[in-house]
Amino acid sequence: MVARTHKTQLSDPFSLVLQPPPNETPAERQKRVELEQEQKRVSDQIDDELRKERTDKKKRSRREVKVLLLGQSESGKSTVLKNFRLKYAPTQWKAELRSWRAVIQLNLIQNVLTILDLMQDRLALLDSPTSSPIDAPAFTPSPYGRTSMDSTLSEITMAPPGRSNANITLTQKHRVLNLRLSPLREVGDDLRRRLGASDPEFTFANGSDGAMNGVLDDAPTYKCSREFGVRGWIGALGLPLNATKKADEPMPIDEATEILATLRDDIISLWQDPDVRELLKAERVRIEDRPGFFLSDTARITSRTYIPSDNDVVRARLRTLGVQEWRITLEQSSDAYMIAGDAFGSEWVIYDVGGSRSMRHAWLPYFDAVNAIIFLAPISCFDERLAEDPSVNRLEDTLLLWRAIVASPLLKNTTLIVFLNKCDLLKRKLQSGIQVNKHMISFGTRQNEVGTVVKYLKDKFKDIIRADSNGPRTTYLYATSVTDTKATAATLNIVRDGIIREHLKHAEFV
Ligand SMILES: Nc1nc2c(ncn2[C@@H]2O[C@H](COP(=O)(O)OP(=O)(O)OP(=O)(O)O)[C@@H](O)[C@H]2O)c(=O)[nH]1
Ligand SMILES: [Mg+2]
Repeated sequence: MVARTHKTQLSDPFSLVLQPPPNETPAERQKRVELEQEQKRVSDQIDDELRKERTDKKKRSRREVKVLLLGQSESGKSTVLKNFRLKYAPTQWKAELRSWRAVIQLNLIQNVLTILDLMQDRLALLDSPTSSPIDAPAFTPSPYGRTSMDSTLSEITMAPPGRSNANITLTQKHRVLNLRLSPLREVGDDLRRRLGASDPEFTFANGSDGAMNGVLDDAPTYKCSREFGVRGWIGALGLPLNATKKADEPMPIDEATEILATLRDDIISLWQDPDVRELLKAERVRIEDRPGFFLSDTARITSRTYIPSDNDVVRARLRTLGVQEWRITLEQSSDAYMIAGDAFGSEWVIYDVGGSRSMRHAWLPYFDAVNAIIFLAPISCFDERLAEDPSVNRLEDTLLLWRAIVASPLLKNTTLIVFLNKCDLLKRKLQSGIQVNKHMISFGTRQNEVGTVVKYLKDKFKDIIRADSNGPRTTYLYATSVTDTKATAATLNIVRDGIIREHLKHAEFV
């Protein structure tokens, strides 16, 4: 038996390597043994550290509350994340405010370029000797939109586009403004490059490159200024380097800041021009309802000493690409729940995802790793089309997404929270006379007012839960306008407590 073992050991090439050298002297032996002991000590120490790290990670993971933000593009996911950071990690938030200057400047420039593009088209039309009424683009319903419909969703209709031919008076003044503001195109490109926003993946299947959502159902044109997105805010905003500066320390006056300061009066004059307003109205472009609208703040933002405020950053638009993981330690320890000596609820991991269709495949791996999903449903978009596929109504897309989430077996134990978002925009739209039942026939003769619309849509979301959920579940629905930071802070408190309570229930702590 012994002989066999010995033979096996000798025939094992690995054992052979480990054999002491032949003719080893006692001194050599002692040195070798000491060396081996030292190596074993180091190896044991590494094993201990790895074990401790694994235990710490497991412990930390048990303490962490993980939340996934879902919803179509421009639904307000990143804005919820910003609100969360503003409320629960204010020191870090304040330190980062200044880093948003370039994003907000670019938002403002894009507002201007949207107008310039429309103005140039009109001017070209006036210059053309054969100018005639403009044909509306052909309207082809998408197979995705139509075949996916069921009785709940089938009554969202899309009006075919048609351009208004209102008589707009564009004069020499507009040509001059167009010329004077043209350097902003280059400044915009520079800022995009600086933010690392030129991502080749950022092209939709229909060939558009980062077009904005928010094209109205009956808008005559799909033309919008290009949107921009970045893989991670951290890199784009130059963090953490920028965050080491004092919040009120003056910022360097770079080229974009200087050019914007020089063009301040021209931008204001463009936005206040009555003919420009008429043109926007005729083209049915509600620029003031679009993400990243800053034209009303031009005087402040074009100042050479401009530093973004909380509200500016919350309203800034920076499209998310892929999945971004945010680890947030709540600053107030009173926000944590003490459980078995652990401060539960003070560490949050929030996954902020890109919402456009081409990015949704990246959501799935996070489904079984989170405690809760906050689903953003932008309910003001009942009369808008999807940028990725202009034949699909945005509200219809949102309801289809919600149904897929509710029906997913991977999510059957996940707490679902719905934010019926952009209620402020909904209110403005309804007040401007837009009729919901023109776009959603099933709304019928109900009152065209925000409370009624919110209730109607809440019921639609609940109907889908009843019809498609894998068993009964608690779902929380809130009407929100997440650019209102005060109201959102209150909602987030309720949501935070709800998520923790549900989590504890699942963990059988209560
Ligand atoms: N008026 C208004 N604007 C909102 C509201 N919620 C979000 N926004 C704005 O809408 C724009 C889009 O919001 P985001 O949070 O960037 O949207 P998102 O869902 O992260 O979009 P993706 O990153 O493309 O998936 C931003 O400019 C926000 O300021 C709201 O309730 N009211
Ligand atoms: Mg986002």
